[in-house]
Amino acid sequence: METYPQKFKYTKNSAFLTDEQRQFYEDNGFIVFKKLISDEILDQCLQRFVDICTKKVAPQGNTILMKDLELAKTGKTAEHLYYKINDFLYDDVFFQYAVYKKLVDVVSSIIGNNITATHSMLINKPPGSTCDASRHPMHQDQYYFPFGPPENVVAAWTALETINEKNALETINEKNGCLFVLPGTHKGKLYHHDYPQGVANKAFYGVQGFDDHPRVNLIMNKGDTVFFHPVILHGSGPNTTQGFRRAISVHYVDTNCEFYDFMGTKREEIANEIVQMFAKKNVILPYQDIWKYKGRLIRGPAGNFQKYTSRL
Ligand SMILES: O=C(O)CCC(=O)C(=O)O
Ligand SMILES: [Fe+2]
Repeated sequence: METYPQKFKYTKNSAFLTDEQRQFYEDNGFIVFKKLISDEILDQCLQRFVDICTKKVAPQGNTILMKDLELAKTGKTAEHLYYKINDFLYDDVFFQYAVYKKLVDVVSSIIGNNITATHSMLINKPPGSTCDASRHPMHQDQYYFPFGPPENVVAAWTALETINEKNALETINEKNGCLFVLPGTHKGKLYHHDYPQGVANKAFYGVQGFDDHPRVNLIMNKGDTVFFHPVILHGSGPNTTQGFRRAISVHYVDTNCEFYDFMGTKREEIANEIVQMFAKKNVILPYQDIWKYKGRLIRGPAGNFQKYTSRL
């Protein structure tokens, strides 16, 4: 009997993707939707970030605020100092982004209808930092994730309001540190990740090489959203402007995913580093459980994450 190759390997259904969009994601490992998220939600998230940075409000849940060490040396404070807030899924304001219907609909066409959000961050690139502190070295998200398979995982990344030195609205572009992707690399393997020379930011591991591989810079306006596969090689350049570059991102996984043990593998080092980061916040858990603890149920039954995601 003749066998036919499976047409779709990286997406689950066509409910919220046209055939063309589905094929694009299958071939390239990413897809951009223009203006997917309402300004209202994005404005609230950005304000929340600023209010947390200025200590005007305390975030809900176990968020982690990350300081740019280079900017700290120059006496910067608040949103001029912090480059990231991680793990905001239990904060009601940020959570609105993670459950935004149009966004989760697209996610459901890529990974299916049992959805847990596990990794979340608002990434700020304040002006005035060094190239090494403000770029995000090229990497594969799956390298960090102790769950899979990768086709059951997807990232959503949305451009927030970005302003230039004249305080005018600006796209996220090559000058202020846009995201770049290497199309098609989601079909490849996981590559070795290491700390690139000069990079001090915690857990900013990178992959070297691929200089000859086509690279797409994602120029985005406020609300534009890219969905990408966790094996695709991607990163972001430094912000060389006097404005801010700001984005919000959540990674989703099929609630019934498998969990992998990194102990005894090359990824043990990164696992230990993240376990220690959480231990400093008094969250003492094995690596796999950290991802469950960070997670929050979005659609469908609680499944593998239940022990932690039912804590509300
Ligand atoms: O926004 C950035 O600079 C990098 C984001 C990223 O790597 C991600 O969302 O996985
Ligand atoms: Fe990433």
